[in-house]
Amino acid sequence: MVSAGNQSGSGELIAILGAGSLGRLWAALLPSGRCGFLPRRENVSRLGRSVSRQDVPPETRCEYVLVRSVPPSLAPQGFGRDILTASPESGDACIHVSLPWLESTKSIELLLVTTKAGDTLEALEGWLPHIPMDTPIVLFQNGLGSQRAVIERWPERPVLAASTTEGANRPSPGVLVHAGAGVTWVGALTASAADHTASVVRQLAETGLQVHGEANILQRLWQKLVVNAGINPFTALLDCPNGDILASALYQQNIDGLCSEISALLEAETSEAVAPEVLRERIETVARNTASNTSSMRADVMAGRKTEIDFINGYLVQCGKRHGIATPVNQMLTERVQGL
Ligand SMILES: NC(=O)C1=CN([C@@H]2O[C@H](COP(=O)(O)OP(=O)(O)OC[C@H]3O[C@@H](n4cnc5c(N)ncnc54)[C@H](OP(=O)(O)O)[C@@H]3O)[C@@H](O)[C@H]2O)C=CC1
Ligand SMILES: CC(C)(CO)C(=O)C(=O)O
Repeated sequence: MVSAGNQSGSGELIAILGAGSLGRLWAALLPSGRCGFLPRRENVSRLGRSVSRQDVPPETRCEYVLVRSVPPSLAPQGFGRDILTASPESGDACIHVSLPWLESTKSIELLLVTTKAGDTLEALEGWLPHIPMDTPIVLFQNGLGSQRAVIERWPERPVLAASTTEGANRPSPGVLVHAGAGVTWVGALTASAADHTASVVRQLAETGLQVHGEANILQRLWQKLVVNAGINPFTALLDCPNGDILASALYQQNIDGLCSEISALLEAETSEAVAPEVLRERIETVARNTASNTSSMRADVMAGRKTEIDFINGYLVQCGKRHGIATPVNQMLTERVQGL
C-alpha cells in the first residue's frame, strides 16, 4: 500500500495536477508520504468542508490499484479497449495506492502537470496564483503548443517540459495499468528553470523509472510530435491498432506528403534539416514496434473524449501558417479527426 498523509506535518510535497493515467503513475511510484493531487480548482471548496448529511461526502483521498506487471499476452496492447481484460488479480505486482487530494498549496516544492494539452492552461490558471513563484512546474503534455501558451502566460516562473514514452491507462475507474516502461526526458523551457533541471530529474528518478535531463527539450518534443503526427490520426480515422495503418490506402496515399510538410516545418522552426524519407522511417519503426498498441488518440475517440489533434497535426497547420508553408495533409487529417 502506497500512502501519503494529509498535508499537515508531512514536509515538502510534490503536487500533481491532473489525476489521470500519467499523473497516477508518477504519484504511485514517487516516495510515499511526499505526494498528493491537486483537485480541479472548482472542487476545492468541497474538500475538507464539513458537509450536511444530505450532501455527498467529499473524497479526501484518491484510491486506486496500480497494476505494474501486466501478463505478457496483454503488455504490448497498450492503451484502450484491449486492456480491459487486465484485472488487478491477473498481474503479479498490484499496489494499492491511497494519496490525498491536497487542500493547501503551502509546502509544494514541485508541481507536475499531467492534464491533457487542451486543459493545461485553464488548470494552471486556477492554481498558480496560490503556488510560490520559485516552485518548478513540469509539463508532461504530448504535442506542442500548450507548452508555449504556459511560458507566454508565466515567463518568470521556472517551467520545464517532460517528454515521456511511459505508457499508462485506466481500464476501469479504480485501476491504473502501467502498460509499458519507457524513458522520460526533462528540460528547461524558461530561463529560471535551468537551475532546477538536475533536482527535478533526481526527484522523478526516485520512482525507479528512467529519467534523464535534456538540454534541448524542444527537439525531443518535436521528435515525439513527428511520430504522433504520423501514427495517431491514421489510427483514429481507421479505428485500428498502430501497426495496421501501414498497409492502409489512407496512410500510403498521404504519408509522403505528410513527411514533406513536417520536414519543411521542422527546418523552419528548429533549423534542423531532416529528409522526409528519414521521418517516414522513424514513424514506421515506431508503428512496427508498437504494432498492437491502441494509440492515445484512438483511445480518446473510443472513449468519446476530446483528442489532442489540435496540439499534434493541428499545431503543424498553425506552424505552416506562421511560416507560409502549405500543410494540406496535416489540415485534412486535423479536420477529419476533429469530425470524428
Ligand atoms: N497516459 C500515458 O501513458 C501518456 C500520456 N502522455 C500525455 O500526458 C497528458 C495526460 O495524459 P493522460 O494521463 O493519459 O490523460 P488523462 O485524461 O488520463 O488525465 C488527465 C487528467 O487531467 C484532469 N484534468 C482535466 N482538467 C483539469 C483541471 N482543470 N484541473 C485539474 N485536473 C484536470 C482530468 O480529470 P477528469 O478525468 O475529471 O477529466 C484527468 O484526470 C496528455 O497530454 C498525454 O498525451 C504522454 C505520454 C504517455
Ligand atoms: C507512440 C504512440 C503512437 C504509441 O501508441 C503514442 O505515443 C500514442 O499513442 O500517443
